[in-house]
Amino acid sequence: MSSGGRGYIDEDDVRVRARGGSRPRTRKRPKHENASRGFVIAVDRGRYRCLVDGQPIVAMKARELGRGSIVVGDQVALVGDLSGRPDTLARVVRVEERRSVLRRTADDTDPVERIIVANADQLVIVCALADPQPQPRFIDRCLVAAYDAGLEPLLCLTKSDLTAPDDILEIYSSLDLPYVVTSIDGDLDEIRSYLTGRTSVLVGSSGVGKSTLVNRLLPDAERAVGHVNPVTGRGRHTSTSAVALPIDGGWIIDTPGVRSFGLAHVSPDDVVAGFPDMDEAVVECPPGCTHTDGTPDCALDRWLAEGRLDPARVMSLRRLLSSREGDDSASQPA
Ligand SMILES: Nc1nc2c(ncn2[C@@H]2O[C@H](COP(=O)(O)OP(=O)(O)OP(=O)(O)O)[C@@H](O)[C@H]2O)c(=O)[nH]1
Ligand SMILES: [Zn+2]
Repeated sequence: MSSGGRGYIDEDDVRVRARGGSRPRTRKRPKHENASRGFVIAVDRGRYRCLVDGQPIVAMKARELGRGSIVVGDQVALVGDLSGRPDTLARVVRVEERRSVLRRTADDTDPVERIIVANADQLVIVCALADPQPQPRFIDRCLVAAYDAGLEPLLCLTKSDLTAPDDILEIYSSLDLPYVVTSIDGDLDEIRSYLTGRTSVLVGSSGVGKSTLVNRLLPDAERAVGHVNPVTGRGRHTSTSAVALPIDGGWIIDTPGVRSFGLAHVSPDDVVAGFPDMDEAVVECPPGCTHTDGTPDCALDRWLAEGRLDPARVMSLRRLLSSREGDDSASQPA
């Protein structure tokens, strides 16, 4: 991560693909040259918990930031009371340019497209091998979200003491997907090596063993056990925001409220971006081709027939493409 040198950018530039609309620009904003740098580790009801020089402080958003979002993983500039004493509040005056954004589309439960986490490197898709049964559809949707966000996916298969991973690995064999297998008391060296030095977002359906995993990796974090809000220190109630926990020079970002991804914002070509071996084929597709099964004149079919593509790869791509469609909640058991 770079520090110093690079100037901060305006809030208007923060949204990586800003959608339409124009905002009135009046005068140049104050520069806040002496602002301190912070890293956002938790967000709760308009309060941002940030680390500044390793010390936690709580901040609010400066009015000049307008409606732009600040999310866990953001690098921010802070002014005001940085003492971190109880009942003090600093102000976030700038959000640094984001390296990546993990977002989800508006859906039934939330009418607004949201950025969930900024600046992550890796999406750890936690999936139980049994109890609950693995859900390839959920994994597929997470993969699409990861490819779209530019995060490297890591499949984490838990509860291998109950069932062997072979069947589920077979489904993903053509994707070269990195994976780790964990069990209730097996060692965690392998997953730890994937987490070291990187910012990893963990996602998983309820009951797959995500909390168990995080608590074993970070025994001091006491995640979920006390249900204490990391920002306010009070009970967690309905708060479902993400929180970043330090691990081996990196961060684990747990996302208790994110059980699935609305993917309507992801285009077919965003998904194809995860399949560089198809790049050349799809440029021969008609404009607006969805590349799914049965699409007229999709070049993937021609390339397949000519033996120029791996059928298993095309099948996987098409499965991921169709996972974007349909009811998001279907990927999540009640
Ligand atoms: N057999 C077995 N059980 C496990 C393993 N990991 C977790 N469990 C059990 O699975 C259940 C669910 O684990 P949690 O860690 O609470 O799952 P979670 O994904 O955090 O679920 P939520 O709390 O709903 O988000 C608990 O009873 C755990 O003891 C495992 O590797 N093997
Ligand atoms: Zn096509």
